[in-house]
Amino acid sequence: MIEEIGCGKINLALAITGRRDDGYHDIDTIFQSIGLHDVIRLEEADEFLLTCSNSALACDETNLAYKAYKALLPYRRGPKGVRIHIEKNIPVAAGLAGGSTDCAAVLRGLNRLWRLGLTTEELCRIGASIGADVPFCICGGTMRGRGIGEILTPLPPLPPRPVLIAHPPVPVYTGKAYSLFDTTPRLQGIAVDEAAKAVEAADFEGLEAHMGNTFEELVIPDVPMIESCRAMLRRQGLRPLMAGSGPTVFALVPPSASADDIYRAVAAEAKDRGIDVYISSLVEGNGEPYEENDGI
Ligand SMILES: C[C@@](CO)(OP(=O)(O)O)[C@H](O)COP(=O)(O)OP(=O)(O)OC[C@H]1O[C@@H](n2ccc(N)nc2=O)[C@H](O)[C@@H]1O
Ligand SMILES: Nc1ncnc2c1ncn2[C@@H]1O[C@H](COP(=O)(O)OP(=O)(O)O)[C@@H](O)[C@H]1O
Repeated sequence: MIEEIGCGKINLALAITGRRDDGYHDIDTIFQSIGLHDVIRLEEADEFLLTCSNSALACDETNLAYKAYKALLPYRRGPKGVRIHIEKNIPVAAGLAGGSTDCAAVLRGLNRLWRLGLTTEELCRIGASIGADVPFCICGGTMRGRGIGEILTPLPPLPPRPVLIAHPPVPVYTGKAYSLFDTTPRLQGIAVDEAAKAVEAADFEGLEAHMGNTFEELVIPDVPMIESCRAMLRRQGLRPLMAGSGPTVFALVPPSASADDIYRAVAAEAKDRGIDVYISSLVEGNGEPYEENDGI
């Protein structure tokens, strides 16, 4: 049996830069792995079986872990049975790449289990055909993503700063969120270059000054719960930003503040509103998560 860790991600900056002829959108983003992670266990078996600790998640052909398995079948010469179990900690459809990271973990894991010898570049090419965020999730860490998110340039790892995460119980559909871009004129620019320079200098103040996400302008007006989450984080002196297409909101916690105290204050406020709150951390690559805890 082997185990893979699938870390979630946030986008420290995200600009949608245009619509492509294939209906997808070009983006310029800074992906960052976080310690909040799923655990994926893989072992040889007589036939294929996919299970998940979250019974609300379908374990059929729509599951991104299943799609990863299917995509690697042509590379496998021996028996094709395998048992895959997903221990789900990352909230689903949250903007934290929970599905993409499971997909990436299965690609990495089967490559190991079946000794396929595929390179990271080959895994990323296969992953990109399943989902735009999958190549980043294969690599992890801190990376600039262009194209549909699959053209990756590594950035130096940031120190493991705590990150507060608030996930409101409202659905946001990524495809629909992107399509709002096509019908919304005059969107604000996002300073991804400046944010990337701040990351290179490990300058958290500069980074926070330039963090931004085009999706905030597109999605938040129709989803008041996201604005409530942002207000909750602002009341703690934090600078909130939406993760990906939402609805999750995150904020970096400065060293001058106690991450535990802030977590407790936000969790108390969130308790009766169905909002899950997590304290996690920025992590390097797909290495050992620095810290994580359960939502309330
Ligand atoms: C918005 C982002 C930002 O990191 O993250 P999430 O909010 O999903 O976490 C990603 O671009 C999401 O990537 P991912 O979730 O892998 O997207 P996919 O499954 O490939 O695509 C879902 C749908 O989103 C749209 N899509 C996706 C990526 C992209 N660059 N342009 C698009 O227009 C397409 O309509 C597609 O059908
Ligand atoms: N293993 C999986 N984990 C989470 N979601 C999955 C998985 N497989 C398929 N999905 C589907 O993928 C969609 C996006 O989920 P997810 O990757 O968690 O969110 P996001 O793309 O917003 O970061 C959801 O509609 C979910 O049902």
